[in-house]
Amino acid sequence: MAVYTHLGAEVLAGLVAEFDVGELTSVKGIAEGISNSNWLVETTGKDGAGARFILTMYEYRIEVGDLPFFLSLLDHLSARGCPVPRTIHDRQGNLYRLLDGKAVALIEFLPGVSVSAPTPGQAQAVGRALAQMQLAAADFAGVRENAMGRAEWQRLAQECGPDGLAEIDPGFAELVSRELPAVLAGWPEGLPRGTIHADLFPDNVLMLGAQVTGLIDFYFACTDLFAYDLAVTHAAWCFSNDGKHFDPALSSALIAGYEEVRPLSDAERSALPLLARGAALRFALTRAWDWVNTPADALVTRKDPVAFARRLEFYADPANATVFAAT
Ligand SMILES: Nc1ncnc2c1ncn2[C@@H]1O[C@H](COP(=O)(O)OP(=O)(O)OP(=O)(O)O)[C@@H](O)[C@H]1O
Ligand SMILES: N[C@@H](CCO)C(=O)O
Repeated sequence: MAVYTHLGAEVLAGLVAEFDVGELTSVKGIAEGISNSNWLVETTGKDGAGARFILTMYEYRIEVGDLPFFLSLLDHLSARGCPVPRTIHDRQGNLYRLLDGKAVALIEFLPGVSVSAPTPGQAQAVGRALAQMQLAAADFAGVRENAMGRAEWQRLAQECGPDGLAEIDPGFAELVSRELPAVLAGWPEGLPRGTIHADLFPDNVLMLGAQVTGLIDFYFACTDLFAYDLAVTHAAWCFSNDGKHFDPALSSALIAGYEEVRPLSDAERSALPLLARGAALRFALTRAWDWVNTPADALVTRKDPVAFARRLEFYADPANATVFAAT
């Protein structure tokens, strides 16, 4: 359940009045998501025809100083035709406001649903949308270091400690102690970089059939390798949830969709097996940290770290590097 803060009707109506979006007509808390509180807000709309928005209150993990990067990136991408929600600016032009000391933003509502069992056609559309987003951000002026990058993986692994990892799964500590130094040592230099989403999981994509109608949740977006973004998306889309089964048809479709828009260089393609190991490590470690540091009965549902340890094992097997080979 992701509504951590109760906002009374009067407070919400007062907040909505700060934006030129008509009057508040209804509000519903949104259960999905773990980092922020989200509400579906309906108003009369500027023209009286009704309008829908997502109201987000930033609760965890997001630095207010990063909000101008995230929220102006939404505006930039939306203005370039990407299916990305634009930020509704308040009457003074602000991208976000403070409410009881917490930052809140109003964002355009986009139609569509998140798929849980993607088809190859959907994976292909996601590959295309990812590459389109990366290219559309080429003239975005914002720069943000990847706060969930390699230095953070080391810190997370240290904080969980071998015992914490072994408690999650007996082989986990050994896997991390083998893979983390190998991935760090082999990390490629000089590949093309720019603004990336860095967290394009199925729950961050809205779809209607095989059409991508929304790319959302840009709160890990940063400046990093384009091919790493594809590797993250590959790890997120091409396996069963528990990481036990790899789906080659989803993999080929995702990469083909991406390359329809932005062909990979030879250097990027050769780096993908290692970047995918990095992507799997990133999510195995952030999930492990959450697992160790979140009480089992907390409001937030912990995500399974082992599902990404399994993906890491898959990518670490040299025989599987062929999934990234040119066809
Ligand atoms: N612009 C939007 N249009 C329509 N629905 C949206 C939009 N933004 C968010 N949602 C809905 O709100 C839910 C939660 O949003 P979001 O994923 O941004 O939350 P979160 O707490 O940051 O999530 P998490 O940290 O788990 O990835 C989404 O699953 C989606 O159903
Ligand atoms: N998409 C991530 C959560 C945000 O980092 C996961 O599934 O672990």
